[in-house]
Amino acid sequence: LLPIYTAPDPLLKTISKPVEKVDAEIRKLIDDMFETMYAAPGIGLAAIQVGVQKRLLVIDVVGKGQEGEEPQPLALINPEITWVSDHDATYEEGCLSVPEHYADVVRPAEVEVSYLDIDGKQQTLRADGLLSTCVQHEMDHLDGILFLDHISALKRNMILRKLLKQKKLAS
Ligand SMILES: O=C(O)C[C@@H](Cc1ccccc1)[C@H](O)SCc1ccccc1
Ligand SMILES: [Zn+2]
Repeated sequence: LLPIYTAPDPLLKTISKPVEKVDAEIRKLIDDMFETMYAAPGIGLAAIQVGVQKRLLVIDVVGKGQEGEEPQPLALINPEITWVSDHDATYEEGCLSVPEHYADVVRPAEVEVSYLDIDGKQQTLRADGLLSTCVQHEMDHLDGILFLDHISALKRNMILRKLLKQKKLAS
């Protein structure tokens, strides 16, 4: 399992760099990220959250252990949003890098994303519902943006102060 960095941490605010080549090393990282995400548990994980400044993320909004449903693992490399819907959707988001805090975030309800898949092939994905929210949440991570950056400064600072205190107590 890979270590998940938590806020406040300057690393989480950095802009990740495009993946040059989808090689064995990238595929190993993606496997490790899926393992780490399922263990958390989570429905998404961006490489920066495990300290790797590369533009790649893994998602599985179905997840494991759901009775009947098959997991739907998705790895997006160098993803770019190519279209957003006119209407918005609100979701109470969490984040593995902002443990135990949740807040309502408004985002476009549907998005179209162009990306490279695990075989290095260009793909296009149209997402709505939780998948749309999750894709946008993970892609924010690639630009150093946390869901906290979409809520009021008052609430964001309260949460960051609390997380910083917990880090100090833990160290
Ligand atoms: O990026 C992360 O840290 C994983 C996020 C993914 C997420 C994206 C959008 C909305 C909610 C979550 C979560 O921590 S994964 C844990 C989780 C699972 C289901 C619903 C809410 C939170
Ligand atoms: Zn997150």
